[in-house]
Amino acid sequence: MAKMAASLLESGEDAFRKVFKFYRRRNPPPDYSQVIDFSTGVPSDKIVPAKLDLAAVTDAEAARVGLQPVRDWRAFGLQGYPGFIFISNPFLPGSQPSWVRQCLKTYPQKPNVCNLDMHMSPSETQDIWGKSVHSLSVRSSAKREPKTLLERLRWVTLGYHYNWDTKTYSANHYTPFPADLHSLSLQITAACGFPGFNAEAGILNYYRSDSSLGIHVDESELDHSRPLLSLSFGQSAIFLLGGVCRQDAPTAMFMHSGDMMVMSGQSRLLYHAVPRILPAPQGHMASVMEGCGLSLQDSSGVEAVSEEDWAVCCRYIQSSRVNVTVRQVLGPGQSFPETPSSHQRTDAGQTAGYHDRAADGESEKRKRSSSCDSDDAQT
Ligand SMILES: O=C(O)CCC(=O)C(=O)O
Ligand SMILES: [Fe+2]
Repeated sequence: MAKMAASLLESGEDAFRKVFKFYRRRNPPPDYSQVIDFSTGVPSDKIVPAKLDLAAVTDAEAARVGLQPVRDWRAFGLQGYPGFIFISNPFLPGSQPSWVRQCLKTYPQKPNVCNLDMHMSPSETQDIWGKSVHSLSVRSSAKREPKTLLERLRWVTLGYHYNWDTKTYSANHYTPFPADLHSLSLQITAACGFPGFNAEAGILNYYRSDSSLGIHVDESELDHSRPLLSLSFGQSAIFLLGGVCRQDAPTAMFMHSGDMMVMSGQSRLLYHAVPRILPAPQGHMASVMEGCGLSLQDSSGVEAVSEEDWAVCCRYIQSSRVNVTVRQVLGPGQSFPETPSSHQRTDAGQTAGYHDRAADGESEKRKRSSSCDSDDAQT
């Protein structure tokens, strides 16, 4: 067995999995010295500046969704990954809390779908926030108490609801995409050179400190010429960006609260994964926390968060991370192909999404297509 593993590695096979396991290791903890940190620029040899379209978004449009003027964004590319853009926290001071509140209080609400719906009735999952806040706020850390619904939340889907069983979206399982997140996505992607991005599907992943996200490619969307947008809040993560094959060793980077990624062009269909969640650096969390009680500028269109709500959000994100990916599913004029009705089931499914699919990062390939994936199990 060990011999087989050694020869697999020698032949360069599944280099991604090897790196995934390296960063997931608990004891001893991994060495993070090779992890790119865009917030500090170290190590910097692979980081290149990314060109943004400064005229695509006015300062007022940016402020309306809680973003700094585009000229102030710190946007980067990575050598060897054309189309990949990393934006280091472009939010206005005080605006992240509003997006965190949306992710914890608003987006889990019906008609959106979440992992808890897979084994609970609609009335039980009706008000996840309302049913959790009391226990969350009086909880003493010493006592072991049953987890609240909010703590058991693993994923929420928006718009065209991703079907974890068939790994498809379908016309008949759609609910309106949240207008505020649509507008935020439109401004970010426009600044990155993709005007007219139509946010049609969203997946929110809720990570605890020991969570991970397996190696996968996002290819269920029908139009791959449109970018995929990813936003992170709360604790930090190690994000691994690989190649079109599992044999390509990935690049590791930190994602901190407020950071964004755009995967487009040649980087749209690359393997990626999150092997580890780790505490946010001191200063980063302090800047999110500034939101407590900070009154936003008048020009900001994001709704202020009440102190009561923010206390709950703070408690949650002190040990958790929320990631939001936004996708355009259909190209202009495109529609879903006819599929057998058995493939359009939306009421059942595996409840974990693609979280913790396998402790060693086994691949979650949502739909086969790449020419070099013969060893990938379709899970
Ligand atoms: O949590 C992340 O940073 C990645 C999420 C992701 O890859 C996905 O939802 O497809
Ligand atoms: Fe993904």
